[in-house]
Amino acid sequence: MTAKTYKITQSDSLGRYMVAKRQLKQGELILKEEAVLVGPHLNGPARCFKCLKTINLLMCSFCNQCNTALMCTNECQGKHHSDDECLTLRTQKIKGQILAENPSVIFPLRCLLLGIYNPGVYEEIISMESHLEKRRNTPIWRRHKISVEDILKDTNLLTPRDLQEEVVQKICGILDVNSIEVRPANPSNLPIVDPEKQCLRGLYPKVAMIAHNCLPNAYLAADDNFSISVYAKVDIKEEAPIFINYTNVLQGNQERQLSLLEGKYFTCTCSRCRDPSELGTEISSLICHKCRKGFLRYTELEENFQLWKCSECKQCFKDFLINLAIEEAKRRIDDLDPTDVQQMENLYKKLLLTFHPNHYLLLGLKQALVSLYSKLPPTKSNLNRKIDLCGRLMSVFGKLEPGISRIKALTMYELQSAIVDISNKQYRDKEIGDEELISELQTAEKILKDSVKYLLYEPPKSPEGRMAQMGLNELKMLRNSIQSIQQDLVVSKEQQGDKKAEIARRLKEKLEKNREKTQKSCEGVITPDGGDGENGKSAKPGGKKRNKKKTVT
Ligand SMILES: C[S@@+](CC[C@H](N)C(=O)[O-])C[C@H]1O[C@@H](n2cnc3c(N)ncnc32)[C@H](O)[C@@H]1O
Repeated sequence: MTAKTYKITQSDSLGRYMVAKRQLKQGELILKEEAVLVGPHLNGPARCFKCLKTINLLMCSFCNQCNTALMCTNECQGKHHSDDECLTLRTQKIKGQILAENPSVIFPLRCLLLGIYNPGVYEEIISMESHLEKRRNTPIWRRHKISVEDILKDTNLLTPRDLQEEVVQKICGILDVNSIEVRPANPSNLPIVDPEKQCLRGLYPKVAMIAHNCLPNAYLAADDNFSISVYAKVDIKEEAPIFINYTNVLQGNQERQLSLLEGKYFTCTCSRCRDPSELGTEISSLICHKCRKGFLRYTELEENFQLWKCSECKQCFKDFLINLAIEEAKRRIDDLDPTDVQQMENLYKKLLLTFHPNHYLLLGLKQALVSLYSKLPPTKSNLNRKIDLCGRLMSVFGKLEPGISRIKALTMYELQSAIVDISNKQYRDKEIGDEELISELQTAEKILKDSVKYLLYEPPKSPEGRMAQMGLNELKMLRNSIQSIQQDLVVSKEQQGDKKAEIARRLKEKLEKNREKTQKSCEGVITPDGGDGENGKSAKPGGKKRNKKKTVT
Protein backbone atom coordinates (compact mmCIF):
# COMPACT_ATOMS: atom_id res chain seq x y z
CA MET A 1 0.00 0.00 0.00
CA THR A 2 2.63 2.50 1.15
CA ALA A 3 4.87 2.17 -1.90
CA LYS A 4 1.96 2.92 -4.19
CA THR A 5 0.71 6.07 -2.51
CA TYR A 6 3.78 8.34 -2.55
CA LYS A 7 7.29 8.84 -3.82
CA ILE A 8 10.10 11.21 -2.91
CA THR A 9 11.34 13.72 -5.39
CA GLN A 10 13.52 16.84 -5.23
CA SER A 11 13.47 20.48 -6.33
CA ASP A 12 15.64 23.53 -5.78
CA SER A 13 12.94 25.34 -3.84
CA LEU A 14 11.66 22.50 -1.62
CA GLY A 15 14.64 20.15 -1.33
CA ARG A 16 13.39 16.54 -1.06
CA TYR A 17 9.60 16.33 -0.91
CA MET A 18 6.80 13.83 -1.18
CA VAL A 19 4.41 13.57 -4.12
CA ALA A 20 1.37 11.38 -4.73
CA LYS A 21 2.34 8.36 -6.80
CA ARG A 22 -1.26 7.97 -7.90
CA GLN A 23 -4.52 9.77 -7.39
CA LEU A 24 -5.46 9.72 -3.71
CA LYS A 25 -9.01 9.96 -2.42
CA GLN A 26 -9.92 12.11 0.58
CA GLY A 27 -9.41 10.07 3.76
CA GLU A 28 -7.05 7.56 2.16
CA LEU A 29 -4.10 6.46 4.28
CA ILE A 30 -0.91 7.68 2.61
CA LEU A 31 1.51 6.18 5.10
CA LYS A 32 1.90 5.09 8.70
CA GLU A 33 5.22 5.41 10.46
CA GLU A 34 6.67 4.63 13.88
CA ALA A 35 8.87 7.25 15.55
CA VAL A 36 12.57 6.42 15.36
CA LEU A 37 13.14 8.73 18.29
CA VAL A 38 10.86 10.51 20.77
CA GLY A 39 12.04 13.10 23.26
CA PRO A 40 11.38 16.38 25.01
CA HIS A 41 11.73 19.76 23.35
CA LEU A 42 15.33 20.86 23.39
CA ASN A 43 14.52 23.36 26.12
CA GLY A 44 11.78 21.29 27.73
CA PRO A 45 11.68 19.83 31.22
CA ALA A 46 13.40 16.54 32.21
CA ARG A 47 11.42 13.42 31.38
CA CYS A 48 11.41 9.79 32.39
CA PHE A 49 13.36 7.70 29.85
CA LYS A 50 10.78 4.92 30.14
CA CYS A 51 7.36 6.59 30.08
CA LEU A 52 8.47 10.04 28.79
CA LYS A 53 6.40 11.85 31.39
CA THR A 54 7.82 15.00 33.00
CA ILE A 55 9.52 14.14 36.25
CA ASN A 56 9.99 15.78 39.58
CA LEU A 57 13.77 15.89 39.90
CA LEU A 58 13.56 15.75 43.70
CA MET A 59 11.76 12.43 43.54
CA CYS A 60 13.29 10.80 40.48
CA SER A 61 15.56 7.79 40.38
CA PHE A 62 17.91 6.19 37.85
CA CYS A 63 17.58 2.96 35.89
CA ASN A 64 18.97 0.21 38.09
CA GLN A 65 20.67 -1.40 35.06
CA CYS A 66 22.58 1.49 33.43
CA ASN A 67 22.38 3.77 36.45
CA THR A 68 22.09 6.73 34.06
CA ALA A 69 18.64 6.90 32.48
CA LEU A 70 16.28 9.09 34.49
CA MET A 71 13.16 7.35 35.80
CA CYS A 72 10.00 8.80 37.32
CA THR A 73 9.96 5.87 39.79
CA ASN A 74 11.84 2.57 40.12
CA GLU A 75 8.67 0.75 39.10
CA CYS A 76 7.99 2.69 35.89
CA GLN A 77 6.69 0.25 33.28
CA GLY A 78 7.15 2.54 30.26
CA LYS A 79 8.65 0.98 27.12
CA HIS A 80 10.78 3.79 25.80
CA HIS A 81 14.13 2.85 27.38
CA SER A 82 15.10 -0.10 25.21
CA ASP A 83 17.54 -2.84 26.27
CA ASP A 84 19.86 -1.65 23.50
CA GLU A 85 19.84 1.91 24.79
CA CYS A 86 20.36 0.69 28.36
CA LEU A 87 23.30 -1.53 27.38
CA THR A 88 24.91 1.27 25.34
CA LEU A 89 24.49 3.80 28.16
CA ARG A 90 26.33 1.41 30.48
CA THR A 91 29.44 1.75 28.34
CA GLN A 92 29.38 5.57 28.38
CA LYS A 93 31.01 7.92 30.81
CA ILE A 94 27.89 9.96 31.38
CA LYS A 95 26.32 10.37 34.78
CA GLY A 96 22.59 10.41 35.42
CA GLN A 97 23.00 13.54 37.49
CA ILE A 98 24.25 15.42 34.38
CA LEU A 99 21.06 14.50 32.52
CA ALA A 100 18.92 15.59 35.45
CA GLU A 101 20.66 18.95 35.51
CA ASN A 102 20.70 19.39 31.72
CA PRO A 103 17.50 17.94 30.28
CA SER A 104 18.24 19.60 26.88
CA VAL A 105 20.91 16.94 26.43
CA ILE A 106 18.50 14.00 26.57
CA PHE A 107 17.09 14.06 23.02
CA PRO A 108 20.44 14.58 21.20
CA LEU A 109 22.08 12.03 23.51
CA ARG A 110 19.51 9.39 22.62
CA CYS A 111 20.16 10.13 18.97
CA LEU A 112 23.90 9.59 19.45
CA LEU A 113 23.26 6.33 21.34
CA LEU A 114 21.16 5.16 18.38
CA GLY A 115 24.27 5.66 16.25
CA ILE A 116 26.01 3.00 18.34
CA TYR A 117 23.31 0.35 18.65
CA ASN A 118 21.38 1.00 15.40
CA PRO A 119 23.70 2.64 12.83
CA GLY A 120 21.21 2.11 9.97
CA VAL A 121 18.53 4.29 11.57
CA TYR A 122 21.16 6.77 12.72
CA GLU A 123 22.37 7.18 9.13
CA GLU A 124 18.80 7.85 8.06
CA ILE A 125 18.48 10.55 10.73
CA ILE A 126 21.84 12.16 10.06
CA SER A 127 20.98 12.51 6.36
CA MET A 128 18.00 14.73 7.23
CA GLU A 129 18.05 18.48 6.63
CA SER A 130 19.76 20.41 9.46
CA HIS A 131 20.31 23.86 7.89
CA LEU A 132 23.65 23.81 9.69
CA GLU A 133 25.09 26.76 7.78
CA LYS A 134 22.01 28.94 8.23
CA ARG A 135 22.13 28.27 11.97
CA ARG A 136 25.84 28.85 12.46
CA ASN A 137 26.53 31.47 15.15
CA THR A 138 22.87 32.34 15.54
CA PRO A 139 21.39 32.62 19.07
CA ILE A 140 20.05 29.05 18.84
CA TRP A 141 23.51 27.74 17.87
CA ARG A 142 25.05 29.48 20.88
CA ARG A 143 22.33 28.17 23.18
CA HIS A 144 22.86 24.60 22.02
CA LYS A 145 26.60 25.00 22.34
CA ILE A 146 26.25 25.75 26.05
CA SER A 147 23.35 23.50 26.98
CA VAL A 148 24.11 20.48 24.77
CA GLU A 149 27.41 20.48 22.89
CA ASP A 150 29.75 21.44 25.74
CA ILE A 151 28.14 18.87 28.03
CA LEU A 152 28.27 16.00 25.53
CA LYS A 153 31.89 16.87 24.67
CA ASP A 154 32.88 15.71 28.13
CA THR A 155 31.56 12.20 27.51
CA ASN A 156 33.22 9.52 25.42
CA LEU A 157 30.22 9.51 23.06
CA LEU A 158 31.71 11.81 20.43
CA THR A 159 34.52 10.70 18.14
CA PRO A 160 37.07 13.26 16.87
CA ARG A 161 35.29 13.06 13.54
CA ASP A 162 31.95 13.83 15.21
CA LEU A 163 33.54 16.86 16.81
CA GLN A 164 35.06 18.01 13.55
CA GLU A 165 31.77 17.59 11.71
CA GLU A 166 29.91 19.48 14.44
CA VAL A 167 27.65 16.49 14.78
CA VAL A 168 25.91 17.73 17.94
CA GLN A 169 24.91 21.01 16.29
CA LYS A 170 23.81 19.01 13.26
CA ILE A 171 21.61 16.73 15.38
CA CYS A 172 20.12 19.74 17.17
CA GLY A 173 19.36 21.27 13.75
CA ILE A 174 17.82 18.02 12.51
CA LEU A 175 15.61 17.78 15.58
CA ASP A 176 14.48 21.41 15.22
CA VAL A 177 13.82 21.26 11.49
CA ASN A 178 12.28 17.80 11.19
CA SER A 179 10.66 16.71 14.43
CA ILE A 180 6.92 16.69 14.87
CA GLU A 181 5.00 17.52 18.02
CA VAL A 182 3.32 14.49 19.50
CA ARG A 183 1.16 14.13 22.57
CA PRO A 184 1.93 11.53 25.22
CA ALA A 185 -0.84 9.08 26.14
CA ASN A 186 -3.35 10.49 28.61
CA PRO A 187 -4.86 7.40 30.23
CA SER A 188 -6.37 9.41 33.08
CA ASN A 189 -8.94 10.77 30.63
CA LEU A 190 -8.50 14.15 32.33
CA PRO A 191 -7.69 17.19 30.26
CA ILE A 192 -3.99 17.93 29.88
CA VAL A 193 -3.45 20.87 32.23
CA ASP A 194 -0.40 22.35 30.58
CA PRO A 195 -0.11 21.15 26.98
CA GLU A 196 3.23 22.96 26.57
CA LYS A 197 4.74 20.79 29.27
CA GLN A 198 3.18 17.65 27.94
CA CYS A 199 4.27 18.01 24.34
CA LEU A 200 6.99 15.76 23.03
CA ARG A 201 8.77 15.69 19.72
CA GLY A 202 9.14 12.69 17.52
CA LEU A 203 11.38 12.03 14.56
CA TYR A 204 9.83 10.31 11.53
CA PRO A 205 12.20 10.06 8.54
CA LYS A 206 9.41 9.43 5.99
CA VAL A 207 6.92 11.97 7.33
CA ALA A 208 9.80 14.47 7.47
CA MET A 209 9.93 14.37 3.68
CA ILE A 210 6.55 16.10 3.48
CA ALA A 211 6.87 19.78 2.56
CA HIS A 212 4.93 22.60 4.16
CA ASN A 213 1.93 24.53 2.86
CA CYS A 214 -0.37 26.78 4.91
CA LEU A 215 -3.22 25.15 2.97
CA PRO A 216 -2.23 21.51 3.43
CA ASN A 217 -3.67 18.53 1.60
CA ALA A 218 -2.57 15.91 4.12
CA TYR A 219 -3.67 15.25 7.70
CA LEU A 220 -1.54 13.83 10.52
CA ALA A 221 -2.85 11.75 13.42
CA ALA A 222 -0.49 10.37 16.08
CA ASP A 223 -1.50 7.53 18.38
CA ASP A 224 -0.50 6.60 21.95
CA ASN A 225 2.55 4.73 20.77
CA PHE A 226 3.74 7.72 18.80
CA SER A 227 3.02 6.17 15.46
CA ILE A 228 1.83 8.70 12.90
CA SER A 229 -0.75 8.13 10.19
CA VAL A 230 -0.84 10.49 7.23
CA TYR A 231 -4.20 10.74 5.45
CA ALA A 232 -5.26 12.61 2.32
CA LYS A 233 -7.15 15.62 3.71
CA VAL A 234 -8.73 16.23 0.30
CA ASP A 235 -8.52 14.40 -3.02
CA ILE A 236 -4.93 14.62 -4.28
CA LYS A 237 -4.01 14.31 -7.95
CA GLU A 238 -1.28 11.98 -9.18
CA GLU A 239 2.18 13.66 -9.07
CA ALA A 240 0.85 16.52 -6.88
CA PRO A 241 3.08 17.42 -3.91
CA ILE A 242 1.81 16.25 -0.53
CA PHE A 243 1.77 19.05 2.04
CA ILE A 244 1.28 19.37 5.77
CA ASN A 245 1.10 22.58 7.79
CA TYR A 246 4.24 23.12 9.92
CA THR A 247 2.50 26.08 11.62
CA ASN A 248 -0.79 26.69 13.36
CA VAL A 249 -3.76 27.42 11.10
CA LEU A 250 -4.90 30.14 13.52
CA GLN A 251 -1.73 32.19 13.19
CA GLY A 252 -1.66 35.23 10.96
CA ASN A 253 0.63 35.69 7.94
CA GLN A 254 3.24 37.53 9.96
CA GLU A 255 3.45 34.93 12.76
CA ARG A 256 3.54 31.99 10.37
CA GLN A 257 6.22 33.56 8.22
CA LEU A 258 8.32 34.35 11.25
CA SER A 259 8.07 30.88 12.76
CA LEU A 260 8.87 29.23 9.40
CA LEU A 261 11.85 31.49 8.83
CA GLU A 262 13.24 31.13 12.33
CA GLY A 263 12.46 27.47 12.86
CA LYS A 264 12.51 25.93 9.37
CA TYR A 265 14.64 28.44 7.43
CA PHE A 266 12.38 29.19 4.49
CA THR A 267 9.77 31.69 3.35
CA CYS A 268 6.42 30.21 2.45
CA THR A 269 4.94 31.33 -0.88
CA CYS A 270 1.67 29.40 -0.75
CA SER A 271 -1.61 30.93 -1.96
CA ARG A 272 -2.59 31.97 1.58
CA CYS A 273 0.75 33.69 2.23
CA ARG A 274 0.67 35.50 -1.11
CA ASP A 275 -2.82 36.88 -0.49
CA PRO A 276 -2.89 39.83 1.98
CA SER A 277 -6.53 39.05 2.78
CA GLU A 278 -5.51 35.42 3.49
CA LEU A 279 -8.10 33.87 1.19
CA GLY A 280 -10.69 36.49 2.08
CA THR A 281 -10.66 35.59 5.77
CA GLU A 282 -8.85 38.79 6.92
CA ILE A 283 -7.43 36.66 9.72
CA SER A 284 -4.52 39.10 10.26
CA SER A 285 -6.36 42.34 9.42
CA LEU A 286 -6.97 45.36 11.59
CA ILE A 287 -9.55 48.09 11.07
CA CYS A 288 -8.04 51.18 9.41
CA HIS A 289 -8.28 53.93 11.99
CA LYS A 290 -7.84 56.58 9.27
CA CYS A 291 -10.85 55.82 7.06
CA ARG A 292 -12.63 53.27 9.37
CA LYS A 293 -13.91 51.55 6.22
CA GLY A 294 -11.04 49.40 5.02
CA PHE A 295 -8.80 46.79 6.62
CA LEU A 296 -5.09 47.02 7.25
CA ARG A 297 -3.46 44.00 5.65
CA TYR A 298 0.06 42.67 6.04
CA THR A 299 1.66 43.48 2.69
CA GLU A 300 5.05 44.40 1.33
CA LEU A 301 8.45 45.03 2.82
CA GLU A 302 9.83 48.55 2.44
CA GLU A 303 13.24 49.64 3.72
CA ASN A 304 13.28 46.69 6.09
CA PHE A 305 9.87 47.59 7.50
CA GLN A 306 6.92 45.35 6.84
CA LEU A 307 4.02 47.53 5.78
CA TRP A 308 0.34 47.27 6.55
CA LYS A 309 -1.84 48.80 3.86
CA CYS A 310 -5.49 49.82 4.05
CA SER A 311 -7.69 47.99 1.55
CA GLU A 312 -9.75 51.19 0.99
CA CYS A 313 -7.79 54.43 1.56
CA LYS A 314 -4.44 52.71 0.75
CA GLN A 315 -2.77 54.41 3.71
CA CYS A 316 0.33 52.49 4.90
CA PHE A 317 1.35 51.82 8.48
CA LYS A 318 4.62 50.50 9.81
CA ASP A 319 4.95 47.12 11.38
CA PHE A 320 5.83 48.23 14.90
CA LEU A 321 2.62 50.26 15.29
CA ILE A 322 0.51 47.25 14.44
CA ASN A 323 2.65 45.03 16.64
CA LEU A 324 2.03 47.37 19.57
CA ALA A 325 -1.73 46.98 19.10
CA ILE A 326 -1.38 43.20 18.86
CA GLU A 327 0.85 42.97 21.94
CA GLU A 328 -1.56 45.13 23.94
CA ALA A 329 -4.51 42.96 22.89
CA LYS A 330 -2.56 39.80 23.77
CA ARG A 331 -1.76 41.23 27.20
CA ARG A 332 -5.44 41.97 27.79
CA ILE A 333 -6.42 38.47 26.70
CA ASP A 334 -3.80 36.94 29.02
CA ASP A 335 -5.17 38.99 31.91
CA LEU A 336 -8.70 37.66 31.40
CA ASP A 337 -10.32 35.42 33.98
CA PRO A 338 -10.91 32.36 31.77
CA THR A 339 -14.12 31.51 33.64
CA ASP A 340 -15.72 34.96 33.38
CA VAL A 341 -17.90 35.01 30.29
CA GLN A 342 -19.00 38.62 30.69
CA GLN A 343 -15.43 39.85 30.99
CA MET A 344 -14.54 37.90 27.87
CA GLU A 345 -17.54 39.22 25.93
CA ASN A 346 -16.65 42.79 26.95
CA LEU A 347 -13.08 42.44 25.76
CA TYR A 348 -14.31 40.81 22.54
CA LYS A 349 -16.50 43.87 21.86
CA LYS A 350 -13.64 46.24 22.64
CA LEU A 351 -11.24 44.43 20.34
CA LEU A 352 -13.79 44.64 17.52
CA LEU A 353 -13.03 48.36 17.41
CA THR A 354 -9.43 47.63 16.42
CA PHE A 355 -9.41 44.22 14.74
CA HIS A 356 -11.33 42.55 11.95
CA PRO A 357 -13.90 40.15 13.51
CA ASN A 358 -11.97 37.26 11.94
CA HIS A 359 -8.62 38.38 13.32
CA TYR A 360 -6.86 35.38 14.86
CA LEU A 361 -6.94 37.00 18.32
CA LEU A 362 -10.71 37.29 18.07
CA LEU A 363 -10.98 33.76 16.67
CA GLY A 364 -9.09 32.56 19.75
CA LEU A 365 -11.53 34.47 21.96
CA LYS A 366 -14.45 32.98 20.04
CA GLN A 367 -13.10 29.48 20.66
CA ALA A 368 -12.65 30.26 24.36
CA LEU A 369 -16.20 31.64 24.52
CA VAL A 370 -17.64 28.55 22.82
CA SER A 371 -16.04 26.30 25.41
CA LEU A 372 -17.21 28.62 28.22
CA TYR A 373 -20.81 28.63 26.94
CA SER A 374 -20.71 24.83 26.84
CA LYS A 375 -20.14 24.85 30.58
CA LEU A 376 -22.78 27.49 31.39
CA PRO A 377 -26.51 26.75 31.96
CA PRO A 378 -28.04 26.04 28.54
CA THR A 379 -30.36 29.05 28.42
CA LYS A 380 -31.69 30.07 25.03
CA SER A 381 -29.50 33.17 24.94
CA ASN A 382 -26.36 31.18 25.84
CA LEU A 383 -27.17 28.58 23.20
CA ASN A 384 -27.93 31.20 20.56
CA ARG A 385 -24.62 32.92 21.26
CA LYS A 386 -22.78 29.60 21.03
CA ILE A 387 -24.44 28.85 17.69
CA ASP A 388 -23.53 32.30 16.40
CA LEU A 389 -19.87 31.94 17.49
CA CYS A 390 -19.54 28.44 16.02
CA GLY A 391 -21.03 29.66 12.72
CA ARG A 392 -18.51 32.50 12.54
CA LEU A 393 -15.63 30.17 13.32
CA MET A 394 -16.81 27.70 10.70
CA SER A 395 -16.93 30.36 8.00
CA VAL A 396 -13.18 30.95 8.51
CA PHE A 397 -12.19 27.31 8.98
CA GLY A 398 -14.08 26.44 5.81
CA LYS A 399 -11.63 28.59 3.84
CA LEU A 400 -8.42 27.76 5.69
CA GLU A 401 -8.97 24.08 6.41
CA PRO A 402 -10.34 22.33 3.35
CA GLY A 403 -11.34 18.70 3.86
CA ILE A 404 -10.64 16.67 6.97
CA SER A 405 -9.89 18.97 9.87
CA ARG A 406 -9.63 18.54 13.63
CA ILE A 407 -10.49 22.16 14.36
CA LYS A 408 -13.58 22.01 12.12
CA ALA A 409 -14.67 18.71 13.67
CA LEU A 410 -14.48 20.10 17.22
CA THR A 411 -16.39 23.25 16.29
CA MET A 412 -19.06 21.27 14.44
CA TYR A 413 -19.46 19.05 17.49
CA GLU A 414 -20.19 22.08 19.67
CA LEU A 415 -22.45 23.60 17.02
CA GLN A 416 -24.72 20.57 16.62
CA SER A 417 -25.09 20.07 20.36
CA ALA A 418 -26.25 23.70 20.74
CA ILE A 419 -28.71 23.29 17.82
CA VAL A 420 -30.19 20.14 19.40
CA ASP A 421 -30.52 21.80 22.81
CA ILE A 422 -32.12 24.99 21.57
CA SER A 423 -34.57 23.36 19.18
CA ASN A 424 -35.76 21.00 21.94
CA LYS A 425 -36.27 24.00 24.22
CA GLN A 426 -38.13 25.94 21.55
CA TYR A 427 -40.34 22.93 20.85
CA ARG A 428 -41.14 22.49 24.53
CA ASP A 429 -42.03 26.19 24.73
CA LYS A 430 -44.21 25.78 21.61
CA GLU A 431 -42.11 28.30 19.67
CA ILE A 432 -41.64 25.77 16.89
CA GLY A 433 -43.79 22.89 15.71
CA ASP A 434 -43.02 19.25 14.85
CA GLU A 435 -41.85 19.96 11.34
CA GLU A 436 -39.46 22.75 12.34
CA LEU A 437 -38.11 20.58 15.14
CA ILE A 438 -37.43 17.76 12.70
CA SER A 439 -35.74 20.11 10.26
CA GLU A 440 -33.48 21.57 13.01
CA LEU A 441 -32.56 18.10 14.28
CA GLN A 442 -31.80 16.98 10.73
CA THR A 443 -29.43 19.96 10.35
CA ALA A 444 -27.73 18.97 13.64
CA GLU A 445 -27.53 15.35 12.46
CA LYS A 446 -25.76 16.36 9.27
CA ILE A 447 -23.26 18.51 11.18
CA LEU A 448 -22.64 15.79 13.77
CA LYS A 449 -22.15 13.20 11.01
CA ASP A 450 -19.41 15.33 9.40
CA SER A 451 -17.80 16.02 12.76
CA VAL A 452 -17.69 12.31 13.63
CA LYS A 453 -16.45 11.47 10.12
CA TYR A 454 -13.39 13.69 10.71
CA LEU A 455 -12.86 12.69 14.35
CA LEU A 456 -12.76 9.02 13.39
CA TYR A 457 -9.33 9.61 11.80
CA GLU A 458 -7.99 10.23 15.29
CA PRO A 459 -6.67 7.30 17.34
CA PRO A 460 -9.47 5.85 19.53
CA LYS A 461 -7.67 6.58 22.81
CA SER A 462 -6.94 10.22 22.02
CA PRO A 463 -9.37 12.87 23.39
CA GLU A 464 -10.66 13.41 19.84
CA GLY A 465 -10.97 9.64 19.29
CA ARG A 466 -13.06 9.37 22.45
CA MET A 467 -15.16 12.25 21.24
CA ALA A 468 -15.73 10.38 17.97
CA GLN A 469 -17.12 7.40 19.92
CA MET A 470 -19.36 9.69 21.96
CA GLY A 471 -20.44 11.39 18.74
CA LEU A 472 -21.36 8.03 17.19
CA ASN A 473 -23.64 7.24 20.13
CA GLU A 474 -25.17 10.70 19.99
CA LEU A 475 -25.71 10.33 16.27
CA LYS A 476 -27.60 7.09 16.87
CA MET A 477 -29.77 8.74 19.53
CA LEU A 478 -30.37 11.77 17.36
CA ARG A 479 -31.46 9.60 14.44
CA ASN A 480 -33.79 7.62 16.72
CA SER A 481 -35.30 10.85 18.04
CA ILE A 482 -35.85 12.20 14.54
CA GLN A 483 -37.44 8.92 13.46
CA SER A 484 -39.76 8.75 16.42
CA ILE A 485 -40.85 12.39 16.01
CA GLN A 486 -41.46 11.70 12.31
CA GLN A 487 -43.53 8.62 13.16
CA ASP A 488 -45.54 10.55 15.76
CA LEU A 489 -46.15 13.23 13.18
CA VAL A 490 -47.45 10.72 10.61
CA VAL A 491 -49.74 9.10 13.21
CA SER A 492 -51.07 12.45 14.34
CA LYS A 493 -51.70 13.51 10.74
CA GLU A 494 -53.53 10.24 10.10
CA GLN A 495 -55.54 10.77 13.25
CA GLN A 496 -56.35 14.30 12.18
CA GLY A 497 -57.35 12.91 8.80
CA ASP A 498 -59.56 10.26 10.48
CA LYS A 499 -61.20 12.91 12.64
CA LYS A 500 -61.97 15.08 9.64
CA ALA A 501 -63.38 12.09 7.76
CA GLU A 502 -65.58 11.21 10.74
CA ILE A 503 -66.92 14.76 10.99
CA ALA A 504 -67.66 14.78 7.25
CA ARG A 505 -69.40 11.41 7.47
CA ARG A 506 -71.60 12.56 10.35
CA LEU A 507 -72.43 15.78 8.58
CA LYS A 508 -73.35 13.89 5.47
CA GLU A 509 -75.59 11.56 7.45
CA LYS A 510 -77.33 14.51 9.07
CA LEU A 511 -77.85 16.22 5.76
CA GLU A 512 -79.14 13.02 4.24
CA LYS A 513 -81.71 12.80 6.98
CA ASN A 514 -82.70 16.44 6.59
CA ARG A 515 -83.02 15.95 2.88
CA GLU A 516 -85.24 12.98 3.32
CA LYS A 517 -87.37 14.95 5.77
CA THR A 518 -87.57 17.89 3.39
CA GLN A 519 -88.39 15.66 0.50
CA LYS A 520 -91.19 14.06 2.46
CA SER A 521 -92.65 17.40 3.51
CA CYS A 522 -92.40 18.84 0.02
CA GLU A 523 -93.66 15.86 -1.88
CA GLY A 524 -95.88 17.03 -4.69
CA VAL A 525 -94.76 20.65 -4.35
CA ILE A 526 -91.35 20.34 -6.02
CA THR A 527 -91.33 19.38 -9.64
CA PRO A 528 -89.15 16.36 -10.49
CA ASP A 529 -86.72 18.61 -12.27
CA GLY A 530 -86.74 21.09 -9.44
CA GLY A 531 -83.11 20.41 -9.25
CA ASP A 532 -82.63 19.23 -5.69
CA GLY A 533 -79.84 16.85 -6.51
CA GLU A 534 -78.79 18.40 -9.80
CA ASN A 535 -75.92 20.44 -8.75
CA GLY A 536 -75.63 19.06 -5.31
CA LYS A 537 -76.78 22.33 -3.79
CA SER A 538 -79.15 20.43 -1.59
CA ALA A 539 -76.10 19.23 0.38
CA LYS A 540 -75.61 22.76 1.67
CA PRO A 541 -77.67 24.45 4.33
CA GLY A 542 -78.19 27.39 1.97
CA GLY A 543 -79.76 25.06 -0.57
CA LYS A 544 -82.36 24.06 1.95
CA LYS A 545 -83.35 27.69 2.54
CA ARG A 546 -83.51 28.35 -1.18
CA ASN A 547 -85.70 25.30 -1.64
CA LYS A 548 -87.84 26.51 1.16
CA LYS A 549 -88.06 29.90 -0.48
CA LYS A 550 -88.67 28.22 -3.73
CA THR A 551 -91.31 26.20 -2.04
CA VAL A 552 -92.76 29.38 -0.71
CA THR A 553 -92.90 30.97 -4.17
C1 LIG B 1 11.03 18.60 7.35
S1 LIG B 1 12.15 19.13 6.16
C2 LIG B 1 11.48 18.51 4.67
C3 LIG B 1 12.49 17.68 3.92
C4 LIG B 1 13.57 18.49 3.30
N1 LIG B 1 13.09 19.17 2.13
C5 LIG B 1 14.78 17.63 2.91
O1 LIG B 1 15.20 17.68 1.78
O2 LIG B 1 15.27 16.95 3.80
C6 LIG B 1 11.77 20.83 6.15
C7 LIG B 1 12.59 21.61 5.19
O3 LIG B 1 12.12 21.44 3.86
C8 LIG B 1 12.12 22.66 3.16
N2 LIG B 1 10.72 23.05 2.89
C9 LIG B 1 9.61 22.43 3.31
N3 LIG B 1 8.51 23.04 2.84
C10 LIG B 1 8.93 24.08 2.12
C11 LIG B 1 8.26 25.11 1.38
N4 LIG B 1 6.93 25.18 1.30
N5 LIG B 1 9.01 26.02 0.76
C12 LIG B 1 10.36 25.99 0.81
N6 LIG B 1 11.05 25.03 1.51
C13 LIG B 1 10.35 24.10 2.14
C14 LIG B 1 12.78 23.68 4.09
O4 LIG B 1 14.14 23.66 3.82
C15 LIG B 1 12.53 23.08 5.44
O5 LIG B 1 13.44 23.49 6.41
